[in-house]
Amino acid sequence: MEICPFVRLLDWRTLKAADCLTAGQSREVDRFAIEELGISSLVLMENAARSVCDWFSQHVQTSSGEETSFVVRVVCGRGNNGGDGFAIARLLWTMGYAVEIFATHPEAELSPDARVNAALARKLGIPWRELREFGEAAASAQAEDWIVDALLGTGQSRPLSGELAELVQVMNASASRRLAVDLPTGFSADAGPGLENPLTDEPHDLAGLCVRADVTITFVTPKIGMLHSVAREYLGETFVASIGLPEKLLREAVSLQ
Ligand SMILES: NC(=O)C1=CN([C@@H]2O[C@H](COP(=O)(O)OP(=O)(O)OC[C@H]3O[C@@H](n4cnc5c(N)ncnc54)[C@H](O)[C@@H]3O)[C@@H](O)[C@H]2O)[C@H](O)CC1
Ligand SMILES: [K+]
Repeated sequence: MEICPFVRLLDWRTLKAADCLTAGQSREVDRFAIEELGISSLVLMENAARSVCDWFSQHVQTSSGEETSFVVRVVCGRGNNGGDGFAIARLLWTMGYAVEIFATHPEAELSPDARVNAALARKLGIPWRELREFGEAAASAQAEDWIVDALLGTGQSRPLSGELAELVQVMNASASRRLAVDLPTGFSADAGPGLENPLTDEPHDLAGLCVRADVTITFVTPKIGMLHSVAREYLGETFVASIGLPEKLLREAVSLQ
């Protein structure tokens, strides 16, 4: 097996709190990289997406220029996790994979970087389907198909409800394999899988609802919620991906060393 230089397998046996970031520290990493180092947020997003596609091309059957026998359905939320999803869809499509985009929000309601990547995907003519078609697509999917969960990442701070909760249930019921971008949707970076609102501790009838990923590719470092006793059931095989900056430097920036 070839090596993905920017992606490493997480070693659960040695994982400790000092290796992990909280959601707040993840935001600080972003801020430091953008404001102090001067790297553009779109470059960070592209690097994150490239790492995911790097993993994908080396672990999943490649197209070798021929039509692939499986479909990758990329489900994108409104924030930067969704932005990663649009970029991942573009890169996989460029590599020859059969890709379909599903988005929860119209372009005008996306975060600025997500909007750029959504517009690019549109201009390139990448297949883009209505969200209401996702249920049927996921239900009739084959085991070789993939769902890329780019709904929510480190920005999630409350239990899932409404349309998002339904989407997660549909994803989990699908025969497709599931790849979570940064974190499975419903998995709090700070509190773990589908817990009560970590901000208010209010119990919630959807507590426990979380994408059950086969693979999670998280950015920069593991997140503290991954230490939760049942986290691995939701994360699946877990990888840590670079966003193109030295991990040591980013750790120092959030005073973890
Ligand atoms: N340094 C890095 O690690 C990089 C991370 N990237 C990616 O960016 C996301 C974080 O993006 P952000 O826009 O801050 O948050 P989300 O996309 O997770 O959420 C956006 C949106 O969702 C709202 N929200 C929160 N909880 C819920 C909920 N339960 N239901 C509905 N909506 C919810 C929230 O208010 C926000 O408006 C990170 O995970 C990475 O994937 C960069 O691309 C690269 C660098
Ligand atoms: K996600």
